[in-house]
Amino acid sequence: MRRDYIDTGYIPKDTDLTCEFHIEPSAGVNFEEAATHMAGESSIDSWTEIVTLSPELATKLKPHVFYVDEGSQTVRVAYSEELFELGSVPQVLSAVAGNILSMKVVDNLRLQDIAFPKSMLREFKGPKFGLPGVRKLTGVEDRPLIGTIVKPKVGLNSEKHAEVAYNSFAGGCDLVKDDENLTDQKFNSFEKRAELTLKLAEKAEAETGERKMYICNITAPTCKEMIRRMNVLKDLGAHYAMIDIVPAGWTALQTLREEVEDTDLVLHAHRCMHSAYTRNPRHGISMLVVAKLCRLIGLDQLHIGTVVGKMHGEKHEVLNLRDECVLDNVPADESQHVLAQDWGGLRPMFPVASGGLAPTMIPDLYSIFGRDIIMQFGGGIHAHPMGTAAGATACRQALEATLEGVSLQEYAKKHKELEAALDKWLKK
Ligand SMILES: O=C(O)[C@H](O)COP(=O)(O)O
Ligand SMILES: [Mg+2]
Repeated sequence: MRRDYIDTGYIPKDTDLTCEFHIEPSAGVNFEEAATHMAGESSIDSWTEIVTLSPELATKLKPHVFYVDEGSQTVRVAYSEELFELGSVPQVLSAVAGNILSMKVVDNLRLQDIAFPKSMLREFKGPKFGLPGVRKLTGVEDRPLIGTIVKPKVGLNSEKHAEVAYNSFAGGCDLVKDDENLTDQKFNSFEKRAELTLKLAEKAEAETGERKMYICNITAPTCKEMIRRMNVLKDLGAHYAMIDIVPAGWTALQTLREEVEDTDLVLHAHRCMHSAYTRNPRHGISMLVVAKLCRLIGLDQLHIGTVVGKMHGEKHEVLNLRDECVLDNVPADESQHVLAQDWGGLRPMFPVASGGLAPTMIPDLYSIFGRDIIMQFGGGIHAHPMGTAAGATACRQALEATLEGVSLQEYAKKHKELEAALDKWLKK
């Protein structure tokens, strides 16, 4: 072995950035050799001994593989903060989730977690609003928020889109958002949709006496255009913008977060496409890392999974994501590949459960997530037999029943929208 990066006696410094990796060496490569190559490639080294790397420089900047467990195929590496541009998520990922994922010395390699040092946290503002800010803005302090996604995903014109949003608000939704693949299509332009839908959100506020938030998707080909769309929303009096975080990319997210200082828009993070690198449990980057980067950058609400809906994600994984969104101090959990993280006062994000949910699942969702969750229903509202408004009402009724500790069946006796929802979705 060329360089001595395996250093199990090393105690990570407070200033180090620490990562946990799952490593499966390829045939003929031993575990420590694979870990050494991985640690070197993610920091200072190359495939062969380089004369430009002096022993002094190597000693100063070398990575420390301070935990090695071949049985569980786990290593932890401490990297000196000097290796990083601490305010740049793209640079950090180019190092600890960059070339190493393509190396032949490993068959599989997965970045399980990153623990950010204080010096890195100091470079970021975190969410401007986050969970407390959204509670204040919506005026809903004591229950989960109910949201919907206008369906069909794409295809409605702007007038019809605004009407579906209005019916959702009128029926009881607090939030209505665009779907991830609706941006600025010919049949439903960004400008027209934003203007008409925000107008009807205002009408629904006046009629219901509740705050109603429209979350318009600003995902666009360039940062310049996304900023322009944020400003359009601001001028129209919107409170929110939505961004498809993985397709748009980390630089875009950092750029948009800077714009929030001027536009004051709550950023809703849709995680579509994350599974391209998070789903394989043996390779890629964990969703935990994605969630942590979102909080660091300062997105306000993030899709984390549902446990009971249509997207993959075991309960323990989803709850780890929830904890990383909301806790000030996340304790280490070795069995879950979670490193300790003190968030240094960065605001919590509001976690969002979305994908394949029906009103009948609200008691389960509440028992899994508690109060601090945004529950979003697409098909679960727009497929209600009595229509969109009734679908939203059924969700609010199911939530009322749950909060009152009454069974949905009992509550449905006096609430016809819930009764119709139970008939449609409750497995008999
Ligand atoms: O963007 C989302 O989260 C999905 O569109 C949810 O839609 P669904 O409730 O119909 O699955
Ligand atoms: Mg969607």
